[in-house]
Amino acid sequence: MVRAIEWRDTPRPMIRLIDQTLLPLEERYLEVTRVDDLVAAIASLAVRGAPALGAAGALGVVLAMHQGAEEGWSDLKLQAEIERIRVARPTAVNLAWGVDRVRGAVGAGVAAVLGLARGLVAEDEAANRHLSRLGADWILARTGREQVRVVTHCNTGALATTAWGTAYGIIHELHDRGNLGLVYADETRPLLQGARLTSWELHKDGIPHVVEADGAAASTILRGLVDVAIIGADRITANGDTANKVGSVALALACARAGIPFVVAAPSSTVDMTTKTGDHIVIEERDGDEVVTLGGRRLAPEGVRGFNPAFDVTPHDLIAAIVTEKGIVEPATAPDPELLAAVAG
Ligand SMILES: CSC[C@H]1O[C@H](OP(=O)(O)O)[C@H](O)[C@@H]1O
Repeated sequence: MVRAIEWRDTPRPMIRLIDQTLLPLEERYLEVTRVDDLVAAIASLAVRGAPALGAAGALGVVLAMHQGAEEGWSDLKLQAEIERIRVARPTAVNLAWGVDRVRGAVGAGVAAVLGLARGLVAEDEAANRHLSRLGADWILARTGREQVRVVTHCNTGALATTAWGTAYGIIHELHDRGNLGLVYADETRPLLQGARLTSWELHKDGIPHVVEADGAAASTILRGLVDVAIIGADRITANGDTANKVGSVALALACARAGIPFVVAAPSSTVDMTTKTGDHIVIEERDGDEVVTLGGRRLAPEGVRGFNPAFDVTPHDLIAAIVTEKGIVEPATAPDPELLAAVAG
């Protein structure tokens, strides 16, 4: 299985990550030894996906400690460099969560911090596999289908996590059980995580799928071609409002109209109980050129700007189930301002 991000001690202390901006045409690994390069890799989405960003945050603290020791940084400088990693992207809570999980051990030395970071990575993989089993059970019971047809958005597989995946992990579990009919993978404009990354993973895993234009997703749902929508998450607030890749709320609205379940899958590290509702989630706005260019070629006339929110928020009342490794809550049927406390980290 591909690993989006991992720590290596040899030939020198580094974060090794696959450059996801080049997939699927090229499988190139970056060997990151400097904070500047890690921040650039996060900002460019060379490494991306909420749980993978959690690992990047934790391993980034180890990286900063190594660089600081080499360059003689003061404690103040080290903390400032760690903060640069922590704020490299605003919407996925996992990046800050990963940094915060380990930075308190900085005074105990780099080995202690690395041990915590490696523990976080192992936790995430175990969480993904467990939530995948829980999610598959829930979907089979709710749909009553032997061969479940799924629509999914963006990429939530091994590339977006430390291994296995979240929404993708449920799809993989359904496939392994012989209960997967077909996956409709949204291309996910503008950076095409679905067409480039999810299809690459599904193909490698031998999972039957088609890639559809984002604009087809609503009619695919309304025409009864799918039984469930399963997506990941970047931040889930205390009441169940969920930020995820832009285009997600369109699927939720179509599922509500079609009367099929809209399911969010995420490790408990994606639950942010300090944010009460989705109104308070910072939505990353990326460079408009990502929308008005394609493959380096300009689409819209010169001077026409792109509007490029990278995420949207699905209100909790459109979500049939939020699946984490700690259990499942059903926001649409059990609204509660502290609903997620039961399955939070
Ligand atoms: C396993 S959750 C992945 C989550 O992150 C993606 O965003 P990005 O590709 O910009 O990092 C997308 O929202 C996915 O659902």
